[in-house]
Amino acid sequence: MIDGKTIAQTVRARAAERAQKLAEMGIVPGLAVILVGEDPASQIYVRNKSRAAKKVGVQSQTIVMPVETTEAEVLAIVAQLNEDAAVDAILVQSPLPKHIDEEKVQEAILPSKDVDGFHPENIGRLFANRAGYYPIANTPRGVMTLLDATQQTLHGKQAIVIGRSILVGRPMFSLLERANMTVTLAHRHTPRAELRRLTQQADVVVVATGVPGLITGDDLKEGATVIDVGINRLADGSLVGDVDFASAEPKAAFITPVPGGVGPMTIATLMQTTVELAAVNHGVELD
Ligand SMILES: Nc1nc2c(c(=O)[nH]1)N[C@@H](CN(C=O)c1ccc(C(=O)N[C@@H](CCC(=O)O)C(=O)O)cc1)CN2
Repeated sequence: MIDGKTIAQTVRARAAERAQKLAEMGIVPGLAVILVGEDPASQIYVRNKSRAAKKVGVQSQTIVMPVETTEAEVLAIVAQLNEDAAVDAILVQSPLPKHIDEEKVQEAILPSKDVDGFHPENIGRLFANRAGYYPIANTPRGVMTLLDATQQTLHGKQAIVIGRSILVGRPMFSLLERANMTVTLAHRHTPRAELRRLTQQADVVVVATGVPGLITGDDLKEGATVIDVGINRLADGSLVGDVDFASAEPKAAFITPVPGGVGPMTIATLMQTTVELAAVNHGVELD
């Protein structure tokens, strides 16, 4: 079992150490989170981000806007935060209400403050495998930290990513390819039988579809590493992933649970990225 909670604690502790070093130089990393509407899950995630920031030594502010907020109003706040020297990192909680164009908002954030790594400039750098520092989406980056923790060789092995969102699938594809894996990107149009054929060959399977229990033990190769990015709340209130844990766990060499796997890494990695942006934006090199 890959224990996301414990690994997230280590990432947060490292971010706190680095934030402390910056504080000694008079630099306090600043994170601004914009939440539009009242989605209950988003409210919890935003609250947890603010709590994590406090623990790590990041100065965070949450801007809560009503569901009827216009796109222009969100863009105006982003423009204001782009100009604010105390803000190193800007995050707009996803999903936004349907009347707001999420891509337009993501593109309005300065690439140097784009803590989610969703700006096309940062996605392009990742996809092109450019050198130098740029923010990378926190969930897939957190998945790479989890894979590192298994201490296995990825180089030359086969991976499949199921789901092609900007939040997870696309950057995940690039990160695994950058680790010299042979990567397949599957999505909703991949026929079910073809998907099974591909997952049965894969050494690493990353599932981010939002379909509860999509992948079962029968879909997996013996000894595979299974990373479940799905977070699905069932009618009874329980939380399950996209992987049927009971049948997958006996087949897998490593597997992430839901909850307690990838989820906690998203917020810990957000803290890591915020501190890094503060350092880069102030011209400080972190060890
Ligand atoms: N702008 C962004 N929006 C969203 C992101 C993101 O990275 N940037 N990711 C998700 C939501 N998310 C953070 O924003 C997030 C999701 C889940 C967790 C988490 O810790 N999950 C726990 C379970 C929590 C629960 O009980 O619901 C777990 O898996 O153990 C943290 C952050 C979409 N939006």
